[in-house]
Amino acid sequence: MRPKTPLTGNKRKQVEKLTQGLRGIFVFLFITSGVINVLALTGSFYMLQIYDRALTSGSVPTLLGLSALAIGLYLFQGFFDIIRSQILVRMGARLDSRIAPMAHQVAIDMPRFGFSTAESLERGRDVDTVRAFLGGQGPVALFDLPWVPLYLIFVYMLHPYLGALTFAGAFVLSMLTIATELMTRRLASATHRSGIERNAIADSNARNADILKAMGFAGRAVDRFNRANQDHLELQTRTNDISGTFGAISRVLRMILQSAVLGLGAWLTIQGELSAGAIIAASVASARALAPVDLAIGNWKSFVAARTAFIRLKETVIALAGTVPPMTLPAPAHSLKVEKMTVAAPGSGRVLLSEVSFEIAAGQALGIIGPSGGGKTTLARALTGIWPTLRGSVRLDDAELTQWSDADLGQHVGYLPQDVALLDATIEENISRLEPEVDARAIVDAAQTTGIHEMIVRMPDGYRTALGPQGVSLSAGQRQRIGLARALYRNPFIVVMDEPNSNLDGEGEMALTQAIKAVRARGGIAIVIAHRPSALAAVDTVAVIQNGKMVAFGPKDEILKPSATETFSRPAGATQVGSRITARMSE
Ligand SMILES: Nc1ncnc2c1ncn2[C@@H]1O[C@H](COP(=O)(O)OP(=O)(O)OP(=O)(O)O)[C@@H](O)[C@H]1O
Repeated sequence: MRPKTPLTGNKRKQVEKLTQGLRGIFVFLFITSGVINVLALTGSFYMLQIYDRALTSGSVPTLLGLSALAIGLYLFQGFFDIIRSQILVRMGARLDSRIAPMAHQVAIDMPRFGFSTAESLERGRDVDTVRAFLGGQGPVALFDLPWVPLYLIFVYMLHPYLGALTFAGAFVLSMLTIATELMTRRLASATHRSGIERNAIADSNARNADILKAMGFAGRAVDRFNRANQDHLELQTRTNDISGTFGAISRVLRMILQSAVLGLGAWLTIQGELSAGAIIAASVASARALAPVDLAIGNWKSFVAARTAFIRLKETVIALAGTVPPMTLPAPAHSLKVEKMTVAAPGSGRVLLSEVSFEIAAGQALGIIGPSGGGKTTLARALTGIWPTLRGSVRLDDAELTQWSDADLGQHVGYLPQDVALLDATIEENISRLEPEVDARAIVDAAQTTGIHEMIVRMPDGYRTALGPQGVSLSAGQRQRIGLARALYRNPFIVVMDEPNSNLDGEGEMALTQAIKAVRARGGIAIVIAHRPSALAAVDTVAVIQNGKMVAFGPKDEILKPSATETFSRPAGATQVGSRITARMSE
């Protein structure tokens, strides 16, 4: 997913949107951290002055003056510390509010490009990881790190030996940080992958709860989940072991170093090279110099997680961002043309449909038939723009689908998928496709066309009845008819229905036929994928899709008439399908 070409145009803008305005905040935080670090030298200076001035002179006013000054400076430091932590928390929230909708949009798109649901949902978690890191102690360490040299110089000025010792300590601790990074990097990404695999199993088990219960293999499904969970835990334990061990080593080293600074200071004092105040001052300053390094090691895991999450978000946005935003075109009203269209499976790239060409005019309805796995749903996905074409084109009134933005094209397309899924929302929101300004007339029209208006108004809250886990559960046939109403909402130009009658009773099938006739009568195009002939009552044209190819296309009567197989237009190499189709359709 890493982009191989330089970023241009819209993609660059999309990525820039992620970090827009953050540079200014970073500079401000860097400067604030500088002020905090300079003020943090107060302790060392205070010690130096107390031991070397107040104690030696025995002056109480000097002691009181120095103490008052130190308290004032400490308060200042606290004030800047509060500002810095508040900025970091707000920066996390701001980044979240900017990237969360973008990440969610990308997550919606990901399954179309061959990613699993668990992987798509992971993008939402990535946003949480980045925000949690920015709200924690990790960034404080990162902003303090560049100021470590300030303390090193201070200690060096007290005595070069002490400076060298503190520098050596900071160096060893930094090496430990780098070693932690190198040793956990690969493990961290393996842990992340195993987490996704485990969540994918959990997701699939939850979706198949009925089957697991009815056929009694819930236990085996739990075992499968547990195996994936064990693998994940093992990797997590290894990562935690490494960062925990290095964290402990660094803490011990820091304690040793602090004692070593005191010891060396004492030795230098005995040699007459250092004052007693300088020992304490050096000890306080060296501790402060090493604190950010220690904190950085402690927070390394969350830093790596946040960085990886942010890179992943950035790469997904780059990979899935559209190119130039298209201009708004007039609503299509005349034709649907498919020209030498080849469609490949997203992800694997396997060609599922090749060289399909046909044309349908406004007012026509096309029935698509053919054996299972032949490529009918693939054709529906390409006609609605869900899957991109590999070669060739799909045109509405001569403009390729790619010339419409998703939102614009969506207004002209109605789609009823094979597995109808409704949103966890009200019936009204489902039919109106979450439109903020609800058009009650259009919703009722769509419901009446599919013959479900009466059924809906008899529900507890009518059109405002909530569907989903906490709401009303519908039967498969009811779901299919609400899905059909959603596809017909606001009379889109092209309505694609994938096996729309698979769960319908006789009355539902009659409503479907009426709906197809209504689409034709208003100058729209209806496309119906069907296994049962009853769904084709209102179509005038039929295409046969078999083994990823369109093997027949023509008027319904001719295609479905066994004796007329030679008369319909067929691409070169087409087989005689008429008799076999008629036999299958009438089964
Ligand atoms: N997301 C996908 N990724 C890869 N291959 C896919 C995907 N979806 C479908 N296929 C493959 O594409 C081929 C055509 O599938 P498609 O769903 O278009 O058939 P269909 O004619 O609609 O079948 P059915 O009548 O059973 O619904 C099948 O071989 C299937 O395995």
